[in-house]
Amino acid sequence: MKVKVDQTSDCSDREGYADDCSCMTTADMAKVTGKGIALVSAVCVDLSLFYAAGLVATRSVFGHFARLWLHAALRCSALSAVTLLTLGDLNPLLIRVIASHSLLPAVFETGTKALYREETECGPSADARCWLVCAAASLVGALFWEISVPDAEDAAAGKEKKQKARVLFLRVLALYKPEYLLLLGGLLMLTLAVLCEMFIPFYTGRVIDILGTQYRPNEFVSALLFMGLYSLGSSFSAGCRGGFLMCAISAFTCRIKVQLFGALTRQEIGFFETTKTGEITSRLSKDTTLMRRAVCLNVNVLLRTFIKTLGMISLMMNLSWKLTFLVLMEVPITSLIQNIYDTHYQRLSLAVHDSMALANEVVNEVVSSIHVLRSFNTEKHEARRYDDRLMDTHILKMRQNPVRAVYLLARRVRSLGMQVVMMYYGRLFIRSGQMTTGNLVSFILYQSDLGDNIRTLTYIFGDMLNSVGAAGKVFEYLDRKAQVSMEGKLKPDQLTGNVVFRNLSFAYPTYPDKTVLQDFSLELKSGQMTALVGTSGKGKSTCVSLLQRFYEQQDGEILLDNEPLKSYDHRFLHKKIALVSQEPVLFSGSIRDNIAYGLAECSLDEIQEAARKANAHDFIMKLEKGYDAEVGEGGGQLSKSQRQQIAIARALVRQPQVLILDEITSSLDMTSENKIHQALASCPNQTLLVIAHKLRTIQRADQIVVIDGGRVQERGTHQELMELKGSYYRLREELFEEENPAQ
Ligand SMILES: Nc1ncnc2c1ncn2[C@@H]1O[C@H](COP(=O)(O)OP(=O)(O)OP(=O)(O)O)[C@@H](O)[C@H]1O
Repeated sequence: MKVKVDQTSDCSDREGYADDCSCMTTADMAKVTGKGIALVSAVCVDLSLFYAAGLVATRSVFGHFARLWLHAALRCSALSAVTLLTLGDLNPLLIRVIASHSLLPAVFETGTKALYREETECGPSADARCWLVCAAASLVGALFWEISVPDAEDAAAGKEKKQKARVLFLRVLALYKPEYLLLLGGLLMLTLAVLCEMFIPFYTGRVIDILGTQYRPNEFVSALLFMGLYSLGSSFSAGCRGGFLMCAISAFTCRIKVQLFGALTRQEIGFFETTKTGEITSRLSKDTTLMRRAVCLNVNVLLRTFIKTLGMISLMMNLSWKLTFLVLMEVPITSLIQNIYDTHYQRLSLAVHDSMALANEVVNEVVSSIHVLRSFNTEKHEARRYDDRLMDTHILKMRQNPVRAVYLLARRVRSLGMQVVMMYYGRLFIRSGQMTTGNLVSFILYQSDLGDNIRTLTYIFGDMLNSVGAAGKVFEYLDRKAQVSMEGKLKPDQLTGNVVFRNLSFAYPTYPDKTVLQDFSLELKSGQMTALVGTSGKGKSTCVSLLQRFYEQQDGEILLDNEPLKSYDHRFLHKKIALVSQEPVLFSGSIRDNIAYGLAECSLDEIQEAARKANAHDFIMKLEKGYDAEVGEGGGQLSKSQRQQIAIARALVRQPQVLILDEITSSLDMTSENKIHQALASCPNQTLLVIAHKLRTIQRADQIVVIDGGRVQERGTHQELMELKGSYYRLREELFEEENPAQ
């Protein structure tokens, strides 16, 4: 003991040295020895109890089954106690092995006696072969469980995961509520189809038997009739099942996509800046598709296969129970092969999918920026880039082939081996009169289906976990609460449009450590025009974004008519505060749709009046279809200044109390700009916030605010700031695009 303690301390003292290896080996050795002792003691105790069961004394004291089950319980407790004493704890794997190993003889004996009134070797006269078979079966069973249910290793985490999968599955099921009737219809039809399908091989065997013996026309016709009826019933029910379930799936997908889309559009702008577009679209397309499979397709296939498998096994048992047990011995092998293959193949398929998405991304990028491509003459470079991406996909696909080849080989060997064994025993049973040729034919037909069913069950189990995982991702977005709340309720009848920024501090969510606005205070008086000026990157557009509630400030508040901005109703607020941004975005549709965007009731007169104010009416009327003319994707059929004018009309039609113009004049000619300013001047009570680089625009402002270092540096009229000879005066040359000869 002393030596051990010394070694441990020595080991920690010499951390990082080569001698550590010898310390590890000693610890490992101790572990292995402990496990060896545990195994030997368990085997000794178990074998003694196993043989003790065969003693006449115990048999005479208890009844047959009571003795069997008492013995099983005794073995189970003794093995658990020995393991606890030698290893210190019982993990789930050991519990499974001990329980199945101890209970198997009793279960097997009771089952055989109950069903076939026969006794087995595992019964009263227990022998070593039975012990070995039970030990091997429980070990194979435990191994199968470990591989097909991978959570078992980490019991706590595994439980949590399974719990989550179960909760997610139930949530998906609850979302299917409006389609419950369709689902019920589908499940009924599914059961009918499976039941009918199961009897077809049975009647095939009967027909062969009738043909092989003395021909009895009545029996032959009735067998054929039943075969036809069952085939017809199965096809009809399968068709109805497909119809019902597809309807349910289609309705569910539509609903869930709309819900998810709604949830996404309610998220704050920061969310879209931190989440990749590909991820969002993948949630909408791939994950919702996978999610719908969780209930409808997977449960459909799972139930169908499960019912079919159970039915087949019972029919096979009727034909020959011995041959059935023989066939069932291959179940764990089939499942293992399928599980290993599915895991590998799915991983490779995902990689292929991702690499194809990357290749498509190149195409998207090139198509959307074809002008840049042409002007920089990078056609060949982009073609090479696309070729490289396709090559990656090709290499991954090539790696899929050997995996599939090995899998097919293993499957073939297993199935041929089983067929040979089955034929051999089938012949023996026919010779000994235990089954007929027709029975064997039916049996072979069932057996080939059974293998397929086991593979399907294994695959579907994994696929179901996948689809539930996808549902988890969808729910993550559905449950996400936007960090910029839209729950305000305030909708006053009168609004003066007085805006106050009070001690604001703000950093963008993507760069939380970089403060853009620091203790920023400013008042935008109702009916006045305020111009924000400052060199590039000083925070002018950030003020606008905060006023639009694109982001939530970390400190301070923004007040509109003395009420915090967030307490206003979302719809109301965005009707009262309108923004025309530097790069106007139009949606494909008519000019009329674009101007009335987001307004449910908006007459053509209102639209035309707004267009007149924005100086857009004349050019619109010159278009062939006038206000019904299409603007094209992103407004591509209009010039930049026309797009800008439509965007201004879109803001003005709302008759906003606060209007924000973010560098709109950069793409407007002087006449348009003058007309727009005249129009804006005709709304004397409107609060106007302007960001501009043109001196003549800024000069018009009632208040010019110079922003620097995230704070207001100077504030006043053009005249006042020029006389002050401060930042505004110094930055004049740098900031403004036109010299004013008067200054
Ligand atoms: N979405 C964003 N995420 C992270 N940082 C941003 C984001 N938008 C702007 N910034 C940063 O915030 C700072 C202020 O940017 P802002 O666009 O408000 O400046 P600006 O004064 O309007 O500049 P410009 O006159 O060039 O439009 C800059 O340093 C910029 O890099």
